[in-house]
Amino acid sequence: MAVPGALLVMGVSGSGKSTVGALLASELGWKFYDADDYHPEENRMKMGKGIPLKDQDRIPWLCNLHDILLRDVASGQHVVLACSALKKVYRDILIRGKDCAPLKCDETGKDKQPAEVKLLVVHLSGSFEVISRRLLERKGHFMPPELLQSQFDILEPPSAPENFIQISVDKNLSEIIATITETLK
Ligand SMILES: Nc1ncnc2c1ncn2[C@@H]1O[C@H](COP(=O)(O)OP(=O)(O)O)[C@@H](O)[C@H]1O
Ligand SMILES: O=C(O)[C@H](O)[C@@H](O)[C@H](O)[C@H](O)COP(=O)(O)O
Repeated sequence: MAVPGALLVMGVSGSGKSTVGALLASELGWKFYDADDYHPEENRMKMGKGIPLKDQDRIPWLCNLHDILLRDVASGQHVVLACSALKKVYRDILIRGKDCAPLKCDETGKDKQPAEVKLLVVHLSGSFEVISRRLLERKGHFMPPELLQSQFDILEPPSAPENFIQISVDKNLSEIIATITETLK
């Protein structure tokens, strides 16, 4: 496939985004961003108290991540982003920014292309049981395992025409990395 500017590793909390994303970036020699590091303090506090985020909490965070992706990709830097991106509209924001509306025409009547990040979405998908077990074993993270159900409740797995692959979290890390790097060939 044509190599995308950016890879999004997405999924519910505990699906392995940070672990897979960091390994993948290191294997490919691409820059790595963990979206968790870009949450404003209010969002982290909310999640820490066991309150799920809402669209209005996530949208500015996703717009900021879109700007970062666009800036890097425009400068020729390939990027891996680990980000929950649970809903289709969240992934649209990562690709196109907040103006996800269809193409608009400018005053001269020409189509105006929105600045778009060419993204391959890698969805780490697994059962509630496997992922909640991993979350219960994970130490030193602000996200409480009790929020996992709320993440499954809103998850919209990627589907056509999104540019995506889905990989089971039951695979081991080397198998997951190999599947992704094979897809890029
Ligand atoms: N494929 C895998 N097999 C076994 N354990 C995994 C796998 N992927 C991640 N883990 C473990 O599961 C836990 C959650 O992974 P993490 O990368 O923190 O998920 P996320 O970033 O999606 O919240 C970590 O302790 C990690 O080591
Ligand atoms: O959109 C959200 O609700 C959050 O981004 C959430 O999905 C994310 O999972 C947390 O930041 C916790 O981080 P981990 O995913 O690393 O557990």
